[in-house]
Amino acid sequence: MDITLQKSTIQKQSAIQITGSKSESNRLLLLQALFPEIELKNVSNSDDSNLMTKALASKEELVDIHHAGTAMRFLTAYFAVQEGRKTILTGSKRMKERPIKILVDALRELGAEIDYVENDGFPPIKITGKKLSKHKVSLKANVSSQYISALLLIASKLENGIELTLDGDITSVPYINMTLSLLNEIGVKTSFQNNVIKVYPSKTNPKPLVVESDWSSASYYFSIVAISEVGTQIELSSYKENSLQGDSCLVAIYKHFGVISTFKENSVVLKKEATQIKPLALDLKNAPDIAQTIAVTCFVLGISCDLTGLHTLKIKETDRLVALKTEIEKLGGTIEITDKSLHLKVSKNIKPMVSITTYNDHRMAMAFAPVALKQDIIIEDAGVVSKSYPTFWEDLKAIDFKISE
Ligand SMILES: O=C(O)C1=C[C@@H](OP(=O)(O)O)[C@@H](O)[C@H](O)C1
Ligand SMILES: C=C(OP(=O)(O)O)C(=O)O
Repeated sequence: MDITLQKSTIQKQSAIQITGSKSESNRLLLLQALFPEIELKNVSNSDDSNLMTKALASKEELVDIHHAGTAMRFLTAYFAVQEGRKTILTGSKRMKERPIKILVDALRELGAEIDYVENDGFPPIKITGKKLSKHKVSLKANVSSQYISALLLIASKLENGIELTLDGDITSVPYINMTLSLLNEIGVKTSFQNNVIKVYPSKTNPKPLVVESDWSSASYYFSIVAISEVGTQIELSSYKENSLQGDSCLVAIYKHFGVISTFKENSVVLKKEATQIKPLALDLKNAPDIAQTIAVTCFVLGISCDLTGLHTLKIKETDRLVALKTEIEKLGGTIEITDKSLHLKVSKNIKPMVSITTYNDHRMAMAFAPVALKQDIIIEDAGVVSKSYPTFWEDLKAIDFKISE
């Protein structure tokens, strides 16, 4: 379904409750399957987390996780240690193009039995669950941190834990730290020094855990406030100042656009203050999921930006670098991309009623929505947002975005 967002002015003061972090939820759901005593609150209602829950409970041989990348990677490791269980793990057409070889090689090295069903290096895969015989392995760390998190999550159940040596530049480090912190929360001991991560055999102490709301989802409100009039404020819950989610770096990044964040007991209030518009240069190696949001904020505000550290964007839900270039150019922007960076020039005008293609990528739909604060815009296949934030459009309507089908 395509939707039209008419040029809108939002409420001066509003509040939004955002669902739990998809990243924290998918880790904790897996840990809960390993340690059923764990109780969870504020679990994400995203498609990806629902798919994760369903897959973990499934007794079928065929498990389809559609577009859910973390679920694909985490479940590969999970099913590899389910002794005696045979699983064919598959996904959407795009999932079959998202590489998994680094993880499969590492698991095989540890003793797992995994075969490719169609193309070498890509889903679908056939997994025969086994007890893993080894605990030390090296793997490339510059392609996706999800491979590393997948191995760490199952390590808590391995007799000798795990010792991972990470080769090359480590990408998306905050996501690895999130995995380690959540393991620590349930009593699993870990260490991460230089390029070696260890998970030690530990006595666990599972307890009730509350998932913090999703910071990547919050990014769209940072963008909205940045583009709104001075004085506009939005309160987002449930958030805390010391987050496990790397995307909480939004607080520091959006100061550049005059968005001041104040933490309350269970929420964060974003307020737009007057600021001078300056070009932006950022390395997003640690926060790849907010690249689209930031690029669109800069485009709408007419600020030039150089975003680097974007090498992982090409293997996400779509090639996000190409998608951003195509859609920003449709709106009248000038943007250059390489395989790992994006360079946006200052733009003066935004073309009206442009139809934004979303390429099965929730973040394309949500990142472009704030354009409606300046110009009418169409978002194609708007339902894609359910991958991480199913109530996104209702929440925008609640703060006075004018949205019609
Ligand atoms: O572990 C996670 O929850 C995630 C890790 C990141 O992936 P990469 O490590 O592949 O960049 C991120 O982009 C993704 O949305 C979620
Ligand atoms: C890249 C993402 O998700 P995944 O890799 O889990 O599909 C995302 O949510 O932006």
